[in-house]
Amino acid sequence: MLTVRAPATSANLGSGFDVFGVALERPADVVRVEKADRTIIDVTGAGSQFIPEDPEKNTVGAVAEALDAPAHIQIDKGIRPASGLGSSAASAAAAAVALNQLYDRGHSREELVPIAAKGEAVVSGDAHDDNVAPSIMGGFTIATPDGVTKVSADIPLVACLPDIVVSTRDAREVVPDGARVSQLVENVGNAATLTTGMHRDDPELVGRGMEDTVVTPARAKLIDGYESVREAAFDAGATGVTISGAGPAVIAACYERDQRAIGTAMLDAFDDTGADATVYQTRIGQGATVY
Ligand SMILES: Nc1ncnc2c1ncn2[C@@H]1O[C@H](COP(=O)(O)OP(=O)(O)O)[C@@H](O)[C@H]1O
Ligand SMILES: N[C@@H](CCOP(=O)(O)O)C(=O)O
Repeated sequence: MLTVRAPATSANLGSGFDVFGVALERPADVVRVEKADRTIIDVTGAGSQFIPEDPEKNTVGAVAEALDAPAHIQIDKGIRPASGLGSSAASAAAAAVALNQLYDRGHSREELVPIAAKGEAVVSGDAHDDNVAPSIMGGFTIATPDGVTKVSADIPLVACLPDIVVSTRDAREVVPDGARVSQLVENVGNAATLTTGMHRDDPELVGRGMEDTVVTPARAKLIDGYESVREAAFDAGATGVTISGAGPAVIAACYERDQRAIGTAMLDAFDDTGADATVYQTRIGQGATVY
């Protein structure tokens, strides 16, 4: 039996749609694997009642298939599904790392990224790498078709997850087909600012670079109270606020001293819309860990 813990992630960070992602110190999924004649999946933990155990429908099934590594796979969910915190990706990332080692396949962490992304294709229709890359490799990652670039950044973050469900598949439907050149120019500037901030461990630059006028406004409509939560987080000291992944979680970059106040402000703002929420005071963390 081999055990792997893979962290939640926050993708996009505003200006880096389908490219940027960060590993979060917490929460995380824990996956245990042992060899078997065919793949059998058991799911327990947060939101497990909404997660299929059929290998054709669970993200880890596609990973086992891609690695030709049939196994009994036990998933203990620490990350609720349809959260915007890379729940489906964390299981896939953990399974990729675990099965690669169990079957001695010899893939590097970077090579495991497109393999784990096959799981994402099962649930969201697209094999986007921006969640599995940081969940496997840790830090801040830039995932492109040419590979993954990683920066071991240290930035405090607050993630606030309301008790509503937004599926990534649905949230991808509202992504606009195109953007104006002025928006492209703005996003290039923001993405470059954010990347520089990651290299310098600078929450101001990271926060400034999280602005986006292309995808985020279209998706904000799916999250009741998004604008007031964002404003409350800024008022409490956040340096940048955006939708985490496809939502409904909202992510704020900040200084450590402001984390608690930002968390409380975001909770209160969701509460005003009638939604309960969970706050994670977290920071950029490491990738999947083998026990
Ligand atoms: N191992 C898994 N963990 C979480 N969700 C899974 C898993 N396998 C399949 N799913 C399905 O994926 C969907 C959640 O994925 P997604 O919408 O991308 O949310 P998230 O942003 O939390 O990853 C749900 O429909 C869930 O049933
Ligand atoms: N780039 C993807 C990221 C989805 O992240 P998730 O945590 O919501 O699965 C997107 O924005 O669609």
